[in-house]
This record gives sequence, structure tokens and C-alpha cells, in this order.
Amino acid sequence: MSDPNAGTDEGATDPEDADVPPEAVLEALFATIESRKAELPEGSYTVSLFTHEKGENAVLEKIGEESTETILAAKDDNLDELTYESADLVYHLLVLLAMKDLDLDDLREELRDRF
Ligand SMILES: N=c1c2ncn([C@@H]3O[C@H](COP(=O)(O)OP(=O)(O)OP(=O)(O)O)[C@@H](O)[C@H]3O)c2ncn1[C@@H]1O[C@H](COP(=O)(O)O)[C@@H](O)[C@H]1O
Repeated sequence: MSDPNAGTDEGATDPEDADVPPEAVLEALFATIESRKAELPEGSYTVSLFTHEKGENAVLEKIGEESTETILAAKDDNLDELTYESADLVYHLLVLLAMKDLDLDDLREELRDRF
């Protein structure tokens, strides 16, 4: 994984900070992604997705790859791998939401409307 300390992350909680409670992890991760988008620090994998020469296709391709890897892990009943690939998939999905100026509230509202 790329250097998690790249960038300033002003106002964002580092998702790798052990003090982040599990229920706050998605918010912390999304705040880091938004910070990378705004600050564009060197050495950041997230920034490489926002600035890729392929444009949005870079993250779209990663979502395709990670979806396939998630499916294969499930078919293998490999729960550790399923968890790992699901985390890759969720991270790239959050990058896509940020790229499209959507956020976790949009996702939460959509899911809540289905209750
Ligand atoms: N959660 C993630 C995260 N999940 C996956 N990745 C990257 O996504 C890429 C996935 O590509 P691949 O699947 O090809 O890589 P891989 O997992 O080595 O390969 P496989 O074994 O899956 O085939 C890797 O480069 C991972 O580092 C992530 N990169 C960053 N984050 C978070 O974003 C924060 C900021 O990271 P930077 O933007 O790099 O500073 C980090 O502190 C993390 O919290």
C-alpha cells in the first residue's frame, strides 16, 4: 500500500490510526480520500487515481478487477481473501464516489431509503 502519511490530511482522521473506532473507519477513510483529492500530495496511490492519464477509467478498471477478485475469493470460500478483496473494492468505490463529487451521506441516504 502507498505511503499513508502522504499529504497533510488537515481535518481528516488517518484511517490507519489505531485510535479510530471501527464504526468511524469509513468516515476516516473517505476524509483521507477527499483530502488527497484536494491536496494532491506526491507519492499517494489515491492521487494517482485522481490524476491518471486514463482519467476515470483507471478507477473503473480497478473496480472491475477487484470485483472479479472478490467473486473468485467467494467461490473459493476463502474468507480471509474475501475480506481483503472486499476492502480493496470498497476503497476504490469510495474513490469513485469522491471523483463524482458524491459522498458517504449520498450512499447512506440511498441505503436508508430502502429500509
Ligand atoms: N484503503 C486503501 C487501499 N486499498 C487498496 N489500495 C491500493 O489499491 C491497489 C490495489 O491494486 P492491486 O489489487 O493491483 O494490488 P495488490 O493488492 O497488491 O494486488 P492483488 O494481490 O490484489 O492482485 C494497491 O496499490 C493498494 O495499495 C489502497 N490504497 C490506499 N488506501 C487507503 O488510502 C489511504 C491513503 O493512501 P495514499 O493515497 O496512498 O496515501 C491509506 O492510508 C489507506 O487508508
